Amino acid sequence: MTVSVENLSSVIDGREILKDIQLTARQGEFIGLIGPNGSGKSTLLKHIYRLLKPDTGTVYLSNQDIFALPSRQVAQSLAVVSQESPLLFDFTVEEIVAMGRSPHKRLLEADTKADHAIVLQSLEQVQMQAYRQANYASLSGGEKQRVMIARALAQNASVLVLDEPTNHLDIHHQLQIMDLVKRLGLTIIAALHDLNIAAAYCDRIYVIDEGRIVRSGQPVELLTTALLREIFRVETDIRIHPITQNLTITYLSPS
Ligand SMILES: Nc1ncnc2c1ncn2[C@@H]1O[C@H](COP(=O)(O)OP(=O)(O)OP(=O)(O)O)[C@@H](O)[C@H]1O
Repeated sequence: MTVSVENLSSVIDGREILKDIQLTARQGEFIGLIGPNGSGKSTLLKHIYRLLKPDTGTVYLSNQDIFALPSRQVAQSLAVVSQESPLLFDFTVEEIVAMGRSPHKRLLEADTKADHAIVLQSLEQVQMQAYRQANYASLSGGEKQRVMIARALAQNASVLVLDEPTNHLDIHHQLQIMDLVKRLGLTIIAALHDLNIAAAYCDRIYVIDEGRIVRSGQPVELLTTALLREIFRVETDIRIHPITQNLTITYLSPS
C-alpha cells in the first residue's frame, strides 16, 4: 500500500508547523524521517495517521484521501506506534495487544481462536510472551514500547507508522525490533533520531528542518558530513563499515 503526502501545511496555534510537505512511501518501502528536535516529525506523522487534519494539502492512502475513508478502514490498513503513552492502567499486556484486532471485528464481537493466536504470535515477535498476564502499567518503558509494537503487529496492517520506535529500547531490542519490522516488508514511515539505525534500515530518508522537507534520498547519497553539519550542527566521520557494509556515522563534536 502506498502512502503519499501532497502539499501539506499545518498551522497550530497560529504558527505554521509544517510547510508544503511532499512525501511518498511506495509499497514495501521503509521510509525514515530525520530532523532536529521540534522540526515537525511527530506532527507530520500525526497527519499521516489522521490524528490531525491538514490546513492545506492531502494525505493519500493508496490514492484515496485518508479523510474520505471510514476510520475503520484506515485502522485496518495503517497501524501506529506513537510517542503518546496511552493511559491503559487496568489492562493486561494480552488485553492491550488484543485491542489491535478490533478494526477487524464487529462491535463487541468476542475474540476468536485465530485472534488469540495472532496476539500470542505478536507478543512472541517482540519477546514479551512471558509478560502476557502482567499489568501494562507495571512494565518498564522499553517493555511498554515492545507491547505497543506487538499491538501494531496484531493489527495486521499493510502500513506501519512509527514515531521513534527504538527510544526506550536497549541495544539488543533496538536491533531486534528494527530487524523484525524490516522483515515484515510493510510500507513503513518512521521518525528516527538514531542516524546509524536510519542508515542501516531505511530505503529512503526525508530530512525535515523547521517544518520543511529539505532533502530526501537513499542513505548513502543523502547522509554526508556537510548535511549533518548543516542540519544537526555536528562534525562527523562517515564511512562504509567493512563488515556490515552499512553507512556508519561517528560523531566527532558539535560544530
Ligand atoms: N499541540 C501543539 N501545540 C503547540 N505547538 C505544537 C503542538 N504540537 C507540536 N507543536 C510544535 O510544533 C513543532 C514541531 O513539533 P514536533 O513534535 O512535530 O517535532 P519533532 O520533530 O517530532 O520533535 P522531537 O524530535 O523533539 O520529537 C514544535 O515546535 C512544537 O512545539
